[in-house]
Amino acid sequence: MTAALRTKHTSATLLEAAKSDIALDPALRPLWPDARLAGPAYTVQGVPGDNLALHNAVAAAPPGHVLVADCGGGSFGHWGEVLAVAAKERGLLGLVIDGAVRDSAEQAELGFPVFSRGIAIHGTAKRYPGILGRSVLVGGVVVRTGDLVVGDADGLVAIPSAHEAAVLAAADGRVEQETFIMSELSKGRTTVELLRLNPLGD
Ligand SMILES: O=C([O-])CC(=O)C(=O)O
Ligand SMILES: [Mg+2]
Repeated sequence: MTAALRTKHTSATLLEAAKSDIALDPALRPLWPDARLAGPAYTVQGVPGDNLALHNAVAAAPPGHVLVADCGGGSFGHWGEVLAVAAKERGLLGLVIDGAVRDSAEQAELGFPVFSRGIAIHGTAKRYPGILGRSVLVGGVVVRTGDLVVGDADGLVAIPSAHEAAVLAAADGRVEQETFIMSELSKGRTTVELLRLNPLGD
């Protein structure tokens, strides 16, 4: 991981803190182990089998953003090493794509965080310019430019920008509570007791 993270909180902590379903489809997975990203989204709408929209998005996105792309389908390698190098050079933090990518070993070597629906080697046309900066549906969640996107080994969340401060504060509280619980476990207490669970169930 080379770029700074907007928050150190994990996707799972943020999902619990949000108390709403901000999780993207778990089928969107990190391209390489330990890939992590956290930053504001810059959205792009593409079409399956064409990646001109992604080339345009890399050229247009402000530095410090995560590209969030709907390309539909998983049969084409919409994104690869060349685009990852271009994105890194332009100060982008990562890519989340509803679609497939290729050049996985090279992108892992580069350390550019990518989350995709899969890996596919077929190349794409470059005809459809795409729609930049408008809301997209990615992994079943509507993402808008400026929303906070966080991805790690567990998955991805997208936090609407209007809720970001509240969710991050709730996540701080949750981590504090879990740290307390885990310290109490070393004293012999149980999760049943600490979480006030009913051992008999409902
Ligand atoms: O051909 C493309 O545009 C996708 C690709 O493999 C790369 O960016 O390296
Ligand atoms: Mg390539």
